[in-house]
Order: sequence, then C-alpha cells, then structure tokens
Amino acid sequence: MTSPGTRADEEAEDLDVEEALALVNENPGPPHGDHDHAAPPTHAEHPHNQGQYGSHGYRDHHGHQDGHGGQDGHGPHDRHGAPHGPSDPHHRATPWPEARATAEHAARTAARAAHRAPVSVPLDAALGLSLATPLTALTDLPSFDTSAMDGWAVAGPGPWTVRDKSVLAGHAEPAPLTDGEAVRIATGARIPPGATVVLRTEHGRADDKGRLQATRGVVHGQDIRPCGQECRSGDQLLPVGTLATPAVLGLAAAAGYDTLTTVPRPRVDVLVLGDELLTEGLPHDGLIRDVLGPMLPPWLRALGAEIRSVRRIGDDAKVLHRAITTSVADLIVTTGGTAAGPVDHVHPVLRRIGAELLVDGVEVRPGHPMLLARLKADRHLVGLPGNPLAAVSGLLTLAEPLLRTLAARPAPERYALPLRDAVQGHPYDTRLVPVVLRGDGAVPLRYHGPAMLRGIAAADALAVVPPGGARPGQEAELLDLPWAAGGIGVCFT
Ligand SMILES: Nc1nc2c(c(=O)[nH]1)N[C@H]1C(S)=C(S)[C@@H](COP(=O)(O)OP(=O)(O)OC[C@H]3O[C@@H](n4cnc5c(N)ncnc54)[C@H](O)[C@@H]3O)O[C@H]1N2
Ligand code: MOO
Repeated sequence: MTSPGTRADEEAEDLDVEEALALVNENPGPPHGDHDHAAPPTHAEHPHNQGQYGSHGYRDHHGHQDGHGGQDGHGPHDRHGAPHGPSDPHHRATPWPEARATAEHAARTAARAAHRAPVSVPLDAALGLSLATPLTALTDLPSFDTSAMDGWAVAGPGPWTVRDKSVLAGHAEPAPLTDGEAVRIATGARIPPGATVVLRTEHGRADDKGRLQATRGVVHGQDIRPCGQECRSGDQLLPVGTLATPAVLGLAAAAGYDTLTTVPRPRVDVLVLGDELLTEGLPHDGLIRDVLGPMLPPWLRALGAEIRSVRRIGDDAKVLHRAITTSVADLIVTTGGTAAGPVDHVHPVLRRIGAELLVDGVEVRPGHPMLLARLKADRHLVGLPGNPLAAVSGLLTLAEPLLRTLAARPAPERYALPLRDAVQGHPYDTRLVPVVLRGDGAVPLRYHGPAMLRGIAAADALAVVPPGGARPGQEAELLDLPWAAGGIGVCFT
C-alpha cells in the first residue's frame, strides 16, 4: 500500500490528483452521460438501508434494473438478468473468492503437469522472477574484517605512531600493526592484523609530538565490521519462492552470485478481439481505440508473465479458433467476445475445441462474464470481458492468481482498510471499486463504470466490496495494483 510518507510530492500534486480522484460523493456522475455504476448513493441512500428499493437501485451496465429489487422474484439461481454464456442462461456464476481459488488451483495442477525446469538467468535478467532454489551465501559477509569508517586503524592504547602508507579499499592484505601503531584507513578497507579499533577521522588529532591521539574514549572493536557479521558461507539468506526484487539482486551479488536459479515466467499469448478497434488516432465512425492492447501486456508482465505475442484478431471465429489451437503458451488471454452477442465467439470456440470451463461467469461487478477454461492439462485460457474495467476485474480475479501460482510468486499479504465513504453494493455480487489510499483509509473513486478507466488510472488499489455494500468506516479488503508502493512494481522492466 502507499503510505503517506512515500508521497513527498503529494502537496505539489494535490490539486491535480484530487481532481482526478473525483471522489465518490462529490458529484453524481460522469460528465458524458455514461452513468454505469458511477456515483453510487451513500450508505444512507442505499436501498438495503432504506428497507426498500428506491430509485437508486443497482443498475447493470446497460442501465437495466438488475433484478435485485425483489420485484422480479429473481432467486439465487437466476439472479443475473442476462445470461453469462450463450449455451446455458441459468448456469451459476462462481462466487468471487471461489473463482480466485479455482484459478490458483488450476495453476497448481498445470504446474505439476508441465514440469517446467528452473532456469538460470544472469542477475540483470532476474528481476521479478521467483527463486527456484534457496539463496545460500557463497561467501562470508563481510568476507574479511572491514573498516566501517574513514580514519585510522590503531593497535592497542594510544597515542599511536602513524605509518606513512594508507590502507585503501580493494587492496591486498595490509601489513600487521603492533601496539602503539596506527595507519590511515578508508571505509571498506581490510583491517590490518593486530588492529584493535578504527578511530574515525573526526575523533583523532595529532599531539605536539606528531602522534595520533583520540579525542574521545575508544571501545575495543569499534568501527570494525568483523568477517561473517552478516552471514557465513552456506547460510540460507532467502528461501525458495522469494521474488527477485532489486534488493534481492543486490544481496545475491554480495553473496557471490552471477546468475540465479529461477522459476520461468509463464508464457502468455494475448488475443484482442473486436472489429471496432483502432490502434491509433481518434475514435470515428463507431470505431474506438483499443485500450486493452496497450494496457494488458505490461500489466500481465507485472503479474509475472512473459508476453509471447499480442494479436488483434477482430471478431472472426475461425481466426480465433486457429489462434487458440496453435498457441503453445501456458496461458491465452482473450479480450472481448465473452458475452452473448452475435459476434461473441469465445464460448462457441471453446465449446468446439472441447475446452473445460472451470469458471464461466463470476459473481463480481464489473466483469461478471469473465471465464477460465482448461485447454489442456497445462494450458489455460482466461477470457476477459471487453469493457475495459471489466477486463481489469478479470485480470485480478483470474489471471493474477493463475500467473502468480505458475510463476511461484508468494501470495500478497491480505489486508483491509476502512473505506472513507460508503460504497453501494450489488445485492448478490462482490464489487471491485478503484480506491486511493489516504492516511489509514481507502477513498473510493468515481468513474468506475465497466467501460471506464478514469478511476483505475488514478487508483492505488481495488477495494473488494461485499454484496450489500459498505458503510463509511467499514473495512474492505484491498487488492494492490502492481504500481502501488509495496506491490510488485519492480517488475515493469
Ligand atoms: N446480453 C448480454 N449482453 C451483455 C452481457 C450479458 O450478460 N448479456 N454482459 C455485459 C457485460 S457485464 C460485459 S462486461 C460485456 C462483455 O462483453 P464482451 O466480453 O462480449 O465484449 P465485447 O462485446 O466484445 O465488448 C464489450 C465492450 O467493450 C468494448 N471493448 C472490447 N474490447 C475493447 C478493447 N480492446 N478496447 C476498448 N474497448 C473494448 C467494446 O467496444 C464494447 O463496448 O458484455 C455486456 N453485454
Ligand atoms: O458489468 Mo460488465 O461485468 O460491463 O463489466
């Protein structure tokens, strides 16, 4: 999470950021008429709190009442007004926590089936990979008694006669000292045999006979880092599964490593569906910019993936079929085409190739048509809905646990913070709502409609809002975004 202390530039940023935050209660809706999920009513206005369903009832992304009002009699087995898959309008979507667990479990099974061997990579290529073997010290650290300060290495009690030659870092073993002798020494240099103390430059002066005197008391061993203070050769420094952060790379170098043995990144092919997508310029004639092509690859990489390819393949079932059946990636991520429209080809193609749908719709808003399919024992497909924030929801619900597990990354520590404002809930589904972290709380953002990225682009995390919503001050679980401090931002390389 982002702590207030990490935002040194916060004050300078404040105006712009606050503007972008577009906090949830300040404005009833976005300016351009798309009111999908935006500006939910406050807690007091929440239908559940009123004991009746008023004009603020939850609307789905099409602006339809979604049936939670009780007026349509939708029971738990038929609670989404629209079908998730074209084949079975009454099948049950998977609860959100279960969907994440299913993705993690699928990856564990796939990892066992795939037997991908660990890879040895140079340190500068290891950032973001998980250690496949423990990091064991190949040397003592420090590997010799070292001066911690610039000053004099002295032997025995003063005053001391100072030798002419200095001892510098990076040089061979210096000549031994005998009691009453001193030699100039640099930080990081080897301590001469016989030296008992390092006297800092600022704590010594020459007396009238030209001898070195201490200007304050000295303690035996002071400012000497003894060999092996940090570790002994053979000590385990880090366990298997540690994420190679910049600090880990530094420690590995200190401990004598040139390469690290790591779990290979799971390989991902991205297939962007949709005939309406432009790759440059302004929207025109019903065509819009492809936002998932630019957004997903770096995000997936931050989640541990190696992106093998990104293809825009339009709404063509044949091309989709071929792209899926010829891929050798561990994971295919498709975008769009998950719902029930005439050109939503993902379900029909998966059916045709006999894929096993592990998750077919999730009880989460946005993103409920997301899916997870097993193509082969060690190959999966995550179908992200085309609406951009719905795609993010699918990314964090299905792709994140899957990739994390395949990449053998540790699960992020779960945490919750109080929400500063009320968040209207869906009656049955979990909601994922972009928030910024401020002080000890999370501030929900506006512009969180399924087709909008304005909220998430200003966010630090997604708050997991349980069915029924959250009161101001109520704690909500937070899913960090990879670029938030404390996340896995180290992997944007
Ligand atoms: N009859 C039903 N219609 C819809 C349902 C449903 O259950 N029944 N679910 C709705 C929900 S919720 C979502 S989310 C979307 C999911 O749609 P698809 O995954 O089939 O995606 P598309 O129809 O291809 O696109 C939806 C929307 O997103 C835009 N889009 C797609 N790809 C991109 C991209 N790469 N960059 C920017 N925008 C993209 C696309 O133009 C559409 O506007 O379905 C609802 N409908
Ligand atoms: O509500 Mo959808 O699941 O537009 O994202």
